[in-house]
Amino acid sequence: MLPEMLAQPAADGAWLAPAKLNLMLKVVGRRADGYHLLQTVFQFIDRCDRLHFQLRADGRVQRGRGALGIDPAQDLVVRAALALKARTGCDAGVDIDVDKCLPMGGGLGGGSSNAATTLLALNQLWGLGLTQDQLAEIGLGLGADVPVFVRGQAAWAEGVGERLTPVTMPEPWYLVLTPPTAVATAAVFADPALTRNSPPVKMADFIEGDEANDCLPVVLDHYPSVAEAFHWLEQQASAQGSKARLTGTGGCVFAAFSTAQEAQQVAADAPAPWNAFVARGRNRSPLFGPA
Ligand SMILES: C[C@@](CO)(OP(=O)(O)O)[C@H](O)COP(=O)(O)OP(=O)(O)OC[C@H]1O[C@@H](n2ccc(N)nc2=O)[C@H](O)[C@@H]1O
Ligand SMILES: Nc1ncnc2c1ncn2[C@@H]1O[C@H](COP(=O)(O)OP(=O)(O)O)[C@@H](O)[C@H]1O
Repeated sequence: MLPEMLAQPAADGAWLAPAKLNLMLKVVGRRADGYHLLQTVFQFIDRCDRLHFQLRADGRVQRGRGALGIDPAQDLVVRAALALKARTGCDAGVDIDVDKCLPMGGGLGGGSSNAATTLLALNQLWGLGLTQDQLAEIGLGLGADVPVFVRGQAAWAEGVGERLTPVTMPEPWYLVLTPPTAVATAAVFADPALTRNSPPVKMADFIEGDEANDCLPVVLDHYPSVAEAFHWLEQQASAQGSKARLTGTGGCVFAAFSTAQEAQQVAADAPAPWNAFVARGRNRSPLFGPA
């Protein structure tokens, strides 16, 4: 068991909420409540939303700046803060501003990451003294991807993403392409064509090159703009010995490169409707300070 790491604000006082990539994703079964059992590998990238917390004396939780189109009451940062208050009976308050950089509904886990950063930051700022295990459990109630962001270590994940084994992997440069379409996670998991019985694999199979994402065929079928971006990247990446992959249920697609320059070259050629960015893979979440 690795020792617990401490989340910390950046030099300018902002608390980072990084994105994740699913480097592979198998759907290996379904729970009685309809949720799907997965096997996946999570790695962070150094592309982040930035959160600001200002304590209030009146016990209220309010969101100021935030993601366009997200009602403050529904924002995962507010829900995370309220979940902490409900769990601990704490009567402290906070104003939260979210400077959004990560695309939403792209499979980069920004909402889950915002929730995890809020749990970790307020645990310290409100002096609650909860353990990482307790925060991960509260986080799981907000979203399946929250626990990995709470723990801050790249991981092999099973269950719905809550059974986590930390892993150390190469940290390549990723080119991430965001097609102009949000993918509805629920619709992908509800699709009759989704393969739900992949034979379970081991981390060793992933290391040996099994990087498949079972959601890919369904997403390519229903989202033409994701298909176009994926096929374009497939061509560009294969010319450099890399492969295109889908993160989570998409619609972001990505490819790994050994240098920033290679990734940036492909990004520079990306057609206009797609937002392309280059970020470094990280086994330790940038929220926990420099590697
Ligand atoms: C697939 C993954 C892989 O990292 O990532 P994303 O592509 O969303 O980032 C996650 O497991 C996404 O988890 P989470 O973020 O909690 O999913 P939600 O958007 O809350 O899920 C929406 C709906 O999808 C279905 N769902 C989700 C996860 C899962 N393991 N099985 C499911 O069947 C459920 O119907 C759920 O109500
Ligand atoms: N602070 C937030 N940031 C992003 N999304 C949020 C936030 N609060 C609530 N959401 C909701 O969570 C959904 C999933 O967002 P996100 O985690 O960014 O994408 P994904 O699950 O595809 O990786 C969004 O479509 C949005 O409705």
